Amino acid sequence: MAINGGINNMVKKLSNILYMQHNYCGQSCSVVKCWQWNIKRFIMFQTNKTIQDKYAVLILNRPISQNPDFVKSFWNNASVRMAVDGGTARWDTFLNQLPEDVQKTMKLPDFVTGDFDSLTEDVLNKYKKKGTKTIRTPDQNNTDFTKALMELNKHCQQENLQLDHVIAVCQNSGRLDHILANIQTLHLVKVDNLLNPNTTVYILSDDSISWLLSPGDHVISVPEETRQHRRAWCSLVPIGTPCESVTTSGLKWNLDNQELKFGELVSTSNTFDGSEFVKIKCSHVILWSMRVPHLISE
Ligand SMILES: Cc1ncc(C[n+]2csc(CCOP(=O)(O)OP(=O)(O)O)c2C)c(N)n1
Ligand SMILES: O=c1ccn([C@@H]2O[C@H](COP(=O)(O)O)[C@@H](O)[C@H]2O)c(=O)[nH]1
Repeated sequence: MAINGGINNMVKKLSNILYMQHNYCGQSCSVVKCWQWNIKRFIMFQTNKTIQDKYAVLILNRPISQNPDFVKSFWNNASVRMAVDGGTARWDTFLNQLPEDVQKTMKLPDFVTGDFDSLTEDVLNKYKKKGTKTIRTPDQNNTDFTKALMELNKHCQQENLQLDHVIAVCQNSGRLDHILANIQTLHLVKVDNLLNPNTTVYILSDDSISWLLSPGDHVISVPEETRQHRRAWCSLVPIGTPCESVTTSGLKWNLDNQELKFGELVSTSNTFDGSEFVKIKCSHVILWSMRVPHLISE
């Protein structure tokens, strides 16, 4: 126990050092291959808090289920706002159910992209007239989500804008092929360098957030709100390739140099042990997901 405590304190100190060096999450460290993750750097539990990290929000084509107060500040504080094809109508529906005075405070989407097979001319023209830039992406070998990230990358390069995070608001509901294609997009971002390598793409679905962990060491801050939540959960899923070795701390069901592989072991419905950080060492890419309490009405 004493040895574990000592190691934990050492890792905590090291984490803090790396954190101070980079001062934002998701940055890979050139000295030690260690990533720091802190979703509180872009997800506000209190809407009056200011966020310093630069992020883009993409609205994909699923109903927007998060708390309107959260969505309002999350959207308005973003550096880039995009609606992806049918996501534009989802955004429009979300806006229309807000009180009129609140609607007026909401910033316009900067871009609407997509092949426009899921969007009516009416909604498209409505945003065009208001000043949103519309970009048609007809290629049928990539999803509208992937193509939206390509357009976002062009924009960032033109504007010399370095984003820390890109958050795709969608729902892991409905068509399974869409859900899997969205995870394929997360892989493509890494494999095909769709964005600057220091920008991480997250999928926000209801009150869960998911992103890919690259091979290496990861220190994930567990927000106080998550730790205190009676039904907090997290998961480590080897989507794409088995992960030959995973070692963790900070979880209820920790892994010790174990393989994660479909048909063998996949860590779903895991949860936290109350520690401030979850530490993960993985040999191959894994999809990490966790609950973010208070984003939807419970
Ligand atoms: C091997 C292969 N399978 C399937 C497709 C078809 N395909 C892949 S991505 C894509 C575009 C999907 O667009 P998106 O807006 O993301 O989804 P939608 O709701 O329009 O189906 C299509 C048609 C393909 N091009 N190649
Ligand atoms: O059920 C769905 C449908 C769509 N998505 C995501 O939204 C974009 C745009 O979808 P369109 O159907 O073209 O409007 C799509 O690329 C998917 O990423 C989804 O997640 N689930």
